[in-house]
Amino acid sequence: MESVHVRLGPRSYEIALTTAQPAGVGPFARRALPASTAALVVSDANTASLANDVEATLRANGFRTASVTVPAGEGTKSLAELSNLYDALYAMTADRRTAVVAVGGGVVGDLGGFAAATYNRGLPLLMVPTTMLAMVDSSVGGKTGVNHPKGKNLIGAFHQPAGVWIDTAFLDTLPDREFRSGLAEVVKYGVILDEPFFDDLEANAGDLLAREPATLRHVVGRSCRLKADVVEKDEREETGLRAVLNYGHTFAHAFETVGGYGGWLHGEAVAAGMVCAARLAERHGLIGPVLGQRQLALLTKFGLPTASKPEWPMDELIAVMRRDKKAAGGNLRFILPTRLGEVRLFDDVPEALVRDVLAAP
Ligand SMILES: NC(=O)c1ccc[n+]([C@@H]2O[C@H](COP(=O)([O-])OP(=O)(O)OC[C@H]3O[C@@H](n4cnc5c(N)ncnc54)[C@H](O)[C@@H]3O)[C@@H](O)[C@H]2O)c1
Ligand SMILES: O=C(O)C(=O)C[C@@H](O)[C@H](O)[C@H](O)COP(=O)(O)O
Ligand SMILES: [Zn+2]
Repeated sequence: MESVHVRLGPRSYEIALTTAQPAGVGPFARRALPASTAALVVSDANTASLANDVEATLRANGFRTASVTVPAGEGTKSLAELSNLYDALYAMTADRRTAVVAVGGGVVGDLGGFAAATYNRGLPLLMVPTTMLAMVDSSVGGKTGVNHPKGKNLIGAFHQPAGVWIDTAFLDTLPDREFRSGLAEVVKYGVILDEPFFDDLEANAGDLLAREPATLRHVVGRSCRLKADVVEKDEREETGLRAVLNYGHTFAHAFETVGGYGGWLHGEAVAAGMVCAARLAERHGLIGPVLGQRQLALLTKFGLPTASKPEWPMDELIAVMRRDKKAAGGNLRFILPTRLGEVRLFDDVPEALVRDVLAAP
């Protein structure tokens, strides 16, 4: 079995990368959670049947289980749904060794992860991602949380999982739109950290869209390694390094908030956000036109949106951006590319340039 190791001292963990090994979750959980004898399995309406299989293999490996199925979609990352998970943990008499096992996409992972971070002041967490986005990004690194009605992910905590079990066969049932949404975060890794990986994505875009198994495993594995490398150096986004993973997200979170949660998928918003960020970098004199052109072409090939919607009020978008978690003293801050494979944090971008970029078709 392939794996990616995340080195974080006592919070280190393994990301197992498998294909069509549904019975492997239980033994993996047994190794990752040696002290746990109970688990709450969280899924959504579209992953409940995968979660049933996971539950069976957990039981076969010595876990007493309970389960909760939440509604599918971004609206579920809410305090109300979080409260339902606390109720389920209470009902099963959870103690500090009871694990939360999140079987689903980023919504289930962020919500279940935040319940694990906070119930009894912290329970062990196992991630079983079932979307492309969750496999390449949200299941790794320990960001958990829910949305505030006026801002994405404003309520949350850092809480690393004890392990991540990726089975790329789970993607067999994932609809195309959700799959493509995950590819936005993959393109992000190429732009921010790894030019050869970006070249690779351009060269193999067709195979990736066709979900060719070897291409899929390579892309998922490389994405996890790239994210883990950043998280290992700046686990809690304290030095500014981890903020590179937020490329495109100042715009993206504003699009998701102003457009209404669940309108655009997260990856769709990230795609348009990265196009805006590259344009901003160009107008700020950091890069020439080529990076933006290549990024735009790849995102277009992946069928992702590449511009803000004209009906979204500019003032509202800017107001949301000022409350972004990277903002300091209400000042806008952006992660911008300085060349393909390298980005930096900038806090000196004039608001007028941001407005120009948002207005561009
Ligand atoms: N914590 C982090 O580091 C991090 C990173 C990136 C994104 N996120 C968050 O992740 C969320 C987006 O995650 P997502 O794109 O996975 O969305 P999602 O969790 O809403 O899943 C997308 C859709 O696919 C369905 N689905 C999931 N697995 C399936 C499967 N195997 N077969 C069929 N349908 C399936 C879901 O029910 C849902 O309808 C956003 O809230 C975003 O903010 C968090
Ligand atoms: O893991 C990170 O760090 C990221 O920024 C990954 C992003 O893709 C992800 O969308 C994250 O949830 C955004 O973080 P936030 O702190 O801006 O809410
Ligand atoms: Zn993201």
